[in-house]
Amino acid sequence: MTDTDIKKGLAGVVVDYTAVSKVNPETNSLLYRGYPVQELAANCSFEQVAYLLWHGELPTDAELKEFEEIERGQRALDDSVKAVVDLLPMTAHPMDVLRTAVSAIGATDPDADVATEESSLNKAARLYAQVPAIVAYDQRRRRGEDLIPPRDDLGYSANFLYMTFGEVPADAVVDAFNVSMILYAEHSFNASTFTARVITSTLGDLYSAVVGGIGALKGALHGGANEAVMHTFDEIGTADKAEAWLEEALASKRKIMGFGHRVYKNGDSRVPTMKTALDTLAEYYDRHDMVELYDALNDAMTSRKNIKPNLDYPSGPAYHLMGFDTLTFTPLFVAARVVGWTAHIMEQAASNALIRPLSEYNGPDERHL
Ligand SMILES: CC(=O)SCCNC(=O)CCNC(=O)[C@H](O)C(C)(C)COP(=O)(O)OP(=O)(O)OC[C@H]1O[C@@H](n2cnc3c(N)ncnc32)[C@H](O)[C@@H]1OP(=O)(O)O
Ligand SMILES: O=C([O-])CC(=O)C(=O)O
Repeated sequence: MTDTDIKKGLAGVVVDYTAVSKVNPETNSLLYRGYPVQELAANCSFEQVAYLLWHGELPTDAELKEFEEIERGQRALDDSVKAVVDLLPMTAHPMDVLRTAVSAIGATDPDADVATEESSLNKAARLYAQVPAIVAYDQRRRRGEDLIPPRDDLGYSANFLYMTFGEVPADAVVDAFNVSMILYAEHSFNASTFTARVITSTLGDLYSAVVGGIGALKGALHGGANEAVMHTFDEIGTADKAEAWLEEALASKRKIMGFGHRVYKNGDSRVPTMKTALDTLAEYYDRHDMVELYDALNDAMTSRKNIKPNLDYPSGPAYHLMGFDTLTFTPLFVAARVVGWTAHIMEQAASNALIRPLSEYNGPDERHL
């Protein structure tokens, strides 16, 4: 075996089929169950997209109504989960809090190890409904604020923002949030989804697979990049300093967070849609400086390295403008991606093979004591 036979990071390796989504770097497109994500973002609620990813088809009006009722009926933070969150120190990263809270949900579910399709869908729906409550409450407690119970007269996105900030923001903000949830919901065999599939392949339970997914998403090379983008913006300060900042960062061999992608080499299919949402937010909040900084760093990165932004680049500043704390950005990604993870967990379980690749040994030759 030669070095070229070994695909570091499984780069370019196709490991299985999936019918959940198609990422096509050649056409720069992303399809969820066949539908272009841009069309879904322009026309659908996150609830419709969640239904689509789990069931393979968009819901009829009656199916959507029933589906919304399931989410609305479970969106209040469970007392036992709140008690677990309250035990955790404020120094814990919100991703660690969320990971622990999801683990607690699994530990309190008597059916945690039941893997029928119906039971998996119920668990997926429970997580989809509960994660916003955990994320909203964790940000509030860090600010010294009390929990806000959900409102069942609001859709998913409006209620998420209401539970976080105590008021329903303007439609422009709710719409931008909805778009971000749809764009973040699913992306084929990315690292966190693959982690969830590996755990499922051992017949591990759905909650364990989601907890594993959260752990993988936290890293700065994956979901943690949306948080890191905001740290970069804070470090740079204003648009006029972007070019010089980039020169210095590249000279010190730093990775520029929010740029580059394992699959898309000519730009991330989701960025234009999220950038439009960011522009709308900047207009609404009168924060054109944010877009100026975004453009300045993007232009500098294009001319210096020709590396394009990924979805985390516009999402970070968009969540900042909406009022989220920087540490809450990656948990927002979880709220969306839990739908994609669970769709893949169910797909993996339905056609399972233990995931167990090989390695080429390069340690010492056999030796004896
Ligand atoms: C929603 C998401 O999860 S999208 C990903 C979010 N992650 C980030 O934004 C983190 C920053 N980006 C990166 O680290 C990378 O682009 C990754 C991890 C996303 C993809 O990496 P890979 O496919 O493994 O590409 P790799 O890291 O080998 O990059 C190829 C070359 O481009 C360079 N490069 C890639 N991305 C960046 C970047 N963001 N900043 C600086 N250089 C970069 C690499 O240094 C490498 O250069 P070299 O050939 O001179 O060594
Ligand atoms: O596909 C990837 O490798 C990372 C990504 O963009 C995502 O998970 O949304």
